[in-house]
Order: sequence, then structure tokens, then C-alpha cells
Amino acid sequence: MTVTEPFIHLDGLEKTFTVRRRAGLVRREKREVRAVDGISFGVERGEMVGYIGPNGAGKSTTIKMLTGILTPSGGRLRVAGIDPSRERTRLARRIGVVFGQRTTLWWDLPLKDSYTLMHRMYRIPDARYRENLDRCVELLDLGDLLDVPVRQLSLGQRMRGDIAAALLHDPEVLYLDEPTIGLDVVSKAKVREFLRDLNGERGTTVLLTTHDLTDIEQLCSRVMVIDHGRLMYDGELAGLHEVGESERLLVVDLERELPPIEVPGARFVRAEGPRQWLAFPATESAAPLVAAVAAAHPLVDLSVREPDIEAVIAKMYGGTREERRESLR
Ligand SMILES: Nc1ncnc2c1ncn2[C@@H]1O[C@H](COP(=O)(O)OP(=O)(O)OP(=O)(O)O)[C@@H](O)[C@H]1O
Repeated sequence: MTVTEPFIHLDGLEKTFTVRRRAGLVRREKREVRAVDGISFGVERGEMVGYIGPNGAGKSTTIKMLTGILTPSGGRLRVAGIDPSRERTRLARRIGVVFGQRTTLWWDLPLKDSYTLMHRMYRIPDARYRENLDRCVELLDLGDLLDVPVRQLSLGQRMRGDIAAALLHDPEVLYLDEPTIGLDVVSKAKVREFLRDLNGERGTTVLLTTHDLTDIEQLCSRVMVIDHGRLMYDGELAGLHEVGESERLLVVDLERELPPIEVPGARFVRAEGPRQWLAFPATESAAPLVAAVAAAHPLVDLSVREPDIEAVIAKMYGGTREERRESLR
């Protein structure tokens, strides 16, 4: 029996950068940065996976290798059977990339002109292009924006425009690097809903890099954590919370300043005037806690905050970032 290779397959993948830095007036020192340090994983077709980690962990470097922009220093990499750095152009027809912090759209042109250019660049068959464009315009609410120059779009509008641009050629894989960064709550919800539908209806494989754990919670059944270029966790988000013993925060706005709230299952963290912060295990549902607080206290408002990724990872491995770096040496 032949074992088929996963759709995206990394085996001991490495990327080392050589950085030169001044070590005196004239002398320069060479230093090696192992941005990706032997990562192995497989992603099956149609999976939606979160790829998370603290700043400088090696996420963007991995994505750049997956798209063929960077050549690995070691290990093996295949996307849809293609070696990305050797056959970048062939792979480009099968993948889509969205970098939240940069745009692939033409800054001075109306949004629709960028799409026309992509239509030609990717040589997308006319009917397919029309169908995909119409679908994106409808689902991403782009109708009123098509004639607006990209530089005049808000961040959320631009992001939706970028996501559409990445999908016009029907990619089988979509890499998203911080797709919800800087977006307001409504825009975030729109982007997430669209991605969920895309994955459900078209079976597009999605690899998502984000600092927002809510993105992962709402979209991904599997999450991979990378730190210092190494894979530290691969499994369900709930499992990550368990390993990291992470806590969510319930932020409660009361009608007036009151003594610390005491409810079973939560820990009082701090108060500032009528606002109080209560911590509870991220593996538990917030609903019973909200009900208990609302039943016993005069509430004005409340919200739930997800643990941040840095905090979960710090708890998972203990110590500070520097101590963790030492422990990996
Ligand atoms: N072109 C480069 N030359 C030298 N070092 C680099 C280069 N690109 C990345 N690095 C280094 O490699 C490491 C990993 O960087 P990378 O951008 O992949 O991290 P990241 O997880 O995407 O971080 P962030 O969340 O901040 O975007 C960092 O130490 C970074 O400084």
C-alpha cells in the first residue's frame, strides 16, 4: 500500500539567516539566526489550521517558504506535491496569500482595476473570473467599493479587498497572515464568516497566522504553536488551554463601585472604579459565570477577553521569553 503525502508537508524544515552586525568601529560580526529550526507537520486538503506564536517565532518565515518566496536552508517541503522554491510560478496558480500588514492591491487604482489586472496576470478563464468576483463582491460586501482607489479604503475594506484578490484564481490553499489585525469587531466578524463559508463550501485549505485567539477559536479545529523556530504544540485549541492552564477574563461594568465579586469558578483579579476583572479557566464556558454575576449584581455591561498568545505560551513552558530561549538551547 502506498502512503499518500499530506497536501502540505514539512519535514525537518529549516531556515537560517546570516546577520552581520557591527562589533566595533570597523569589525563586523556574523551571527546566525535560526528562524525555522526543524519543523515537521502535515496538513490535509480542506483543513483549516491556526499557526500561532509570539513575535519573531518564525511564522512569516515559514509562510514565505511555503509560498516559495524564501528557499529553505534544510529539510523538505511540498505543497500539493510541488517544491515551492523550485516551482514558484506553477505553485502561484494554486495558492492565495493575504498579508494583513501589506496589500497586494494597486494603491492608486480603483479596486476593480486591481482585479482586472489579476484576471490577466493569472490568465483566469473569463467565466470563472466573473463567477468568483461576483461571489466575493457579494459575500465580502464590496459592491460600493469597486470604484474607490485603494488608498481611500479603510483598513477593514482594504482587507476584504485583499482577500477577494487572493481568491479570484480559485486557489486550493489560502495563507492568511494576520487577516483581522486592526479591524473593528464588525469587520472581523465579516471576514471570519467569509472564511468559514469558503472552507465549508469550496474545501479551501487554510493556514492562518494570527495574534487573535478568537480567530482560531471561531475558525480552526487545529492549532500549531511555534516558538523560536520550533513546533511546540499541535492539536486542538482546547488542549492548548489545558496545557497552558490559560484563563479568560470577564470584564464586568457595574452600576457603581462595589466590593470584589465572588462567584464560584472565577477569581477576582482587580477593580477600577465600577469595573472589575474576573479570571476563569479558558476551557470553561463563560455562560454560567455571566449568569451568576448578572443574578447577584447590578450590571451595566460585560465582555469576555481571550488570553493573549504570549501569556498562554509563557505559562505553557514557564518563565520569560529569555528563559524559554535558554531552555531550548
Ligand atoms: N530576512 C531576514 N534576515 C535576518 N533575520 C530575519 C529575516 N527575516 C526574519 N528574520 C528573523 O527570523 C526570526 C523569525 O522571524 P519571523 O518574521 O518569521 O517571525 P514571526 O513569527 O512571523 O514574527 P511576527 O509575529 O513578529 O511577524 C526573527 O528573529 C527575525 O528577526
